[in-house]
Amino acid sequence: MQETTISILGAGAWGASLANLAVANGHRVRVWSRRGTKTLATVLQDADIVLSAISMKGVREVASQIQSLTLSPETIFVTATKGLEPETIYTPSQIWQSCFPNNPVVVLSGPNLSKEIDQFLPAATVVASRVATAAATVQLAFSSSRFRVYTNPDPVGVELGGTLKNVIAIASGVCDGLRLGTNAKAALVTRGLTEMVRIGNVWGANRETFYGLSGLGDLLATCNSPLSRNYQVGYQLASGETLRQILAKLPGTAEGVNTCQVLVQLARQQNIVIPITEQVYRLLEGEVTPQQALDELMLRDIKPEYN
Ligand SMILES: NC(=O)C1=CN([C@@H]2O[C@H](COP(=O)(O)OP(=O)(O)OC[C@H]3O[C@@H](n4cnc5c(N)ncnc54)[C@H](O)[C@@H]3O)[C@@H](O)[C@H]2O)C=CC1
Ligand SMILES: O=C(CO)COP(=O)(O)O
Repeated sequence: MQETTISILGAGAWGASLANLAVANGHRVRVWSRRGTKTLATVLQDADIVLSAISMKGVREVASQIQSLTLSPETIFVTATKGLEPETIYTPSQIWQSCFPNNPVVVLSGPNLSKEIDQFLPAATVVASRVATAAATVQLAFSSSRFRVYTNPDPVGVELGGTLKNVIAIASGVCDGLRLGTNAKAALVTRGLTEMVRIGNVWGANRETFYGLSGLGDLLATCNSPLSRNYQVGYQLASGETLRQILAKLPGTAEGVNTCQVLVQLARQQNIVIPITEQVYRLLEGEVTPQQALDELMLRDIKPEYN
């Protein structure tokens, strides 16, 4: 495999896992963390690939800092963040592309719980870009016998799959925490996917993308695993803890909490029907109990499955 220089931004759980995958493939890997001693200029020098695994709240700030550096237009930006910017409703790839209009931007997203990847368990993911050659370069750089990487031409669809499922993962945690059973969980996840497709329409995402690894695949992983921080938020809410208590002890970032707020704001402006997300929002805001949220969902007006 051709040796590539890969700069990873963010040394949290996901940044560290992706750095390990790149090192294992024999690349030159440099990691930047806001708490580290290395400057962005040092870490990004001569990078072929700059991969961001920064939490949503830090993406704009770091992208703006990098704008003052001189980078080759061939440097590929890869974003692995799963969130939405509240002020602009931009996805992370839209932020990177707006800051670096002349560079290719690739989204990396899939059912990738970092703890499992750190245990060398096999996983698959998707790299998506409007620049097919850039996606192919990233595919080659990260593919291995334990990490199977597919390409996709719909970056925003791939990115939204990973972002929107976090809200449904919170709901799934509540479902399991309340011991509602397998039928309820199947209904929740399936109707959650319907909401994801509806929201994806706003961005012009390809519906089919949501039925792939980055949509349904990530939805299944996150809604069924106690390793998911978003699932944990829901599970612990069901046991009566407050959001503040849960977030205070949560290891790492649960992006679904902020994503949910952004989505409800968007849905109310644009009349998008997303009842599960709406109930997760009310639960996070302390406006309803888990049981009340369930009752509200079950007693909505009856309707056809598709419309
Ligand atoms: N952990 C996982 O299994 C996966 C996480 N992701 C996504 O990757 C992103 C990061 O997740 P984790 O690594 O798990 O979170 P984490 O909480 O472990 O790490 C977050 C990283 O972002 C950095 N950061 C936060 N705010 C910053 C700012 N203002 N400026 C600079 N850096 C800042 C932190 O210093 C840290 O390095 C999230 O969007 C998450 O949804 C995606 C796939 C898998
Ligand atoms: O996105 C993830 C797995 O694909 C990680 O999920 P959590 O952020 O909920 O831990």
